[in-house]
Amino acid sequence: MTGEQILDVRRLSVSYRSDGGYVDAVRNVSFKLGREKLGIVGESGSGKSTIGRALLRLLPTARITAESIRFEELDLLNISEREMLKVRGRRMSMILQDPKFSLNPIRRVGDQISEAYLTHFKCSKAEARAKTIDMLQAVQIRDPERVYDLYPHEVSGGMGQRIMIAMMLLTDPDVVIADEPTSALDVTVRLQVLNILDRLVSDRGIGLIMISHDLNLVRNFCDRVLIMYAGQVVESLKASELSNAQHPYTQGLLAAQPRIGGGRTPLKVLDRRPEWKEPLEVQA
Ligand SMILES: Nc1ncnc2c1ncn2[C@@H]1O[C@H](COP(=O)(O)OP(=O)(O)OP(=O)(O)O)[C@@H](O)[C@H]1O
Repeated sequence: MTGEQILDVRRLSVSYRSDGGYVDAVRNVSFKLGREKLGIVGESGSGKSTIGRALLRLLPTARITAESIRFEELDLLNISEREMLKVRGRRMSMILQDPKFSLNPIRRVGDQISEAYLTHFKCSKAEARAKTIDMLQAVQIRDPERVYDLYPHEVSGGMGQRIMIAMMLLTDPDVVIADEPTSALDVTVRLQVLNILDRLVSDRGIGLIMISHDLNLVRNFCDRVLIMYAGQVVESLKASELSNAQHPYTQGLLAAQPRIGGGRTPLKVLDRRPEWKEPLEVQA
């Protein structure tokens, strides 16, 4: 972990209710987060998003257990829903893959951001509007006054994602959980959004959790990486040390990455093994 510690998750497990009882989606996951970029990588269904939602207690029907989930002075496991409301969307925020699902289609985007600000802070509508314009500028939206008055269907995917980031920034959070924030974007727009997120960490000292199935993206963007397999963190290491990964699943993922100029050798296919469910003890 780099920098001051903001979050310390110990032995988090999450089970979803199913017909015959509960199904484990996350098992005994532990990690710490400083003012840094932490990637969580794994295949679909490995439990990545469940971790993000569990931290924000957005899973009312799931069973969440942990030794502790320390977020600065709080233990998120034990605080009341009322206290959680002050954390969720204010001190800890989430950005999702597709901003269109998070925005109301029949309201102007600027009004939605201002309203989010007014929910958290007592101020006049004019002040909320001014703050919204500032934030749109902070995420490099040119002509924020014009964008303020657009409806969600009038903005592109990349601009929509920046609007979501602007909405989140209004409350100056300490932790941001970004769940596949760029997977719906084309390559150039993806880089712009990643740059904005990168600056949030370096300029504002945010702790960023980047959930992704894209090992290459996380490897190039994050400081540290948790590799998830079947609900567990099987390996945790610095992004720069991924090529020295010890766990066979991580090694398999690395070997299965396509390479430009890699010739005509067929891509390796991951051949799953039961022993992969054994996590390594080594933690970055
Ligand atoms: N609300 C739910 N009710 C029941 N099971 C769920 C629910 N949400 C997720 N699951 C199950 O929990 C497991 C973990 O899902 P999760 O969405 O956390 O995985 P993920 O790694 O984020 O996958 P993806 O990359 O596809 O989003 C999966 O088996 C999924 O089917």
